Amino acid sequence: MNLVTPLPFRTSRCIPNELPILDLCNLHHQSDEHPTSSARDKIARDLVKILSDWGFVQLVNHGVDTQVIQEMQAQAKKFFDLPLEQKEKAKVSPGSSSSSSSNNKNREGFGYGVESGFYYDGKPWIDRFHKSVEEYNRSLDMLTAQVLELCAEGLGLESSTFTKPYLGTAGECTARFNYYPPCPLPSLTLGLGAHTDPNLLTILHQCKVGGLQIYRDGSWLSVKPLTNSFILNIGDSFEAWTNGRFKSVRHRAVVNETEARLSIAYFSNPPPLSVMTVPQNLIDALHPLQFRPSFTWVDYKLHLLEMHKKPNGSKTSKAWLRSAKSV
Ligand SMILES: O=C(O)CCC(=O)C(=O)O
Ligand SMILES: [Fe+2]
Repeated sequence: MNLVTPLPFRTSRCIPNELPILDLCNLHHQSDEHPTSSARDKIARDLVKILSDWGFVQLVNHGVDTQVIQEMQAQAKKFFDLPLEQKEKAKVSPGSSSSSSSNNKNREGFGYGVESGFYYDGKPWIDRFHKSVEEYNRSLDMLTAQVLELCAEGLGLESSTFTKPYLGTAGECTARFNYYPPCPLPSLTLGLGAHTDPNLLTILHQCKVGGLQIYRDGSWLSVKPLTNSFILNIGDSFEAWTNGRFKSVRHRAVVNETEARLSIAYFSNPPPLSVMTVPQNLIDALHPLQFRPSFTWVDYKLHLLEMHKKPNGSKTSKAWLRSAKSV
């Protein structure tokens, strides 16, 4: 007799590598064989096509040093292998966020944290560690800037449209380690419940153990890990900023019985007070304005923090981004 309730989370399709792959090689190796501008144009067009359709893309030959990635993974592994009492010392209490990025003690996402019931009402099977790691973040800041420029070019906009609010400074970007230990009953829980990311862009590195799933056409698609790749996805803020040209798509992480899994999520945003204004060229008869004409990350974040305080409220909200009010 089966004493365990039916498997709610394991009924998903697993189609290895169906998620489109974009090769950025020609961005870094410009030669006579690859005329710079046409190779770049093609990458920009392909990127926009994939992100408009999927909201997700796998990037290969992204230019980030493998050693930098391996170092991040090693540091994370070292941390998660520590006894619980030691990890607890790095803990931040939920809701201790502040809009001030100068005071890291009070800043959301710094330190060690286990959040229960955040994206999922059950007890999630996950151990989390938020930390800004300089070198990794620097490399990913550069990749983000490249992607944002390509997005603008592929949409027919001036190249600096989405990088301008950064004004030469790094935006509000953090890296988060997600550690999913082996789980004795993986079919009864989730590592991370279904959600969309509220930020601009997320660049995810998953180890060789799979677990990321994307909601598409009514099913959960498993994304098989691809060596030396990053998975990039659109967050709610970028969907709003592009007037819905790019989609912020629901995703989640499942766990398994035998192998621990580590993913590193890098979340990027412009500085908190920079204004994101929907480009006029992205508003026309076919694409009437669906979102706030302009907003700041700090305002959206404050709204999200209010929502997080409510016991059963939704944790991310496109509704706020869709409301007519501007800054
Ligand atoms: O671990 C994963 O594959 C997903 C992580 C994620 O979606 C997040 O941290 O927002
Ligand atoms: Fe996410």
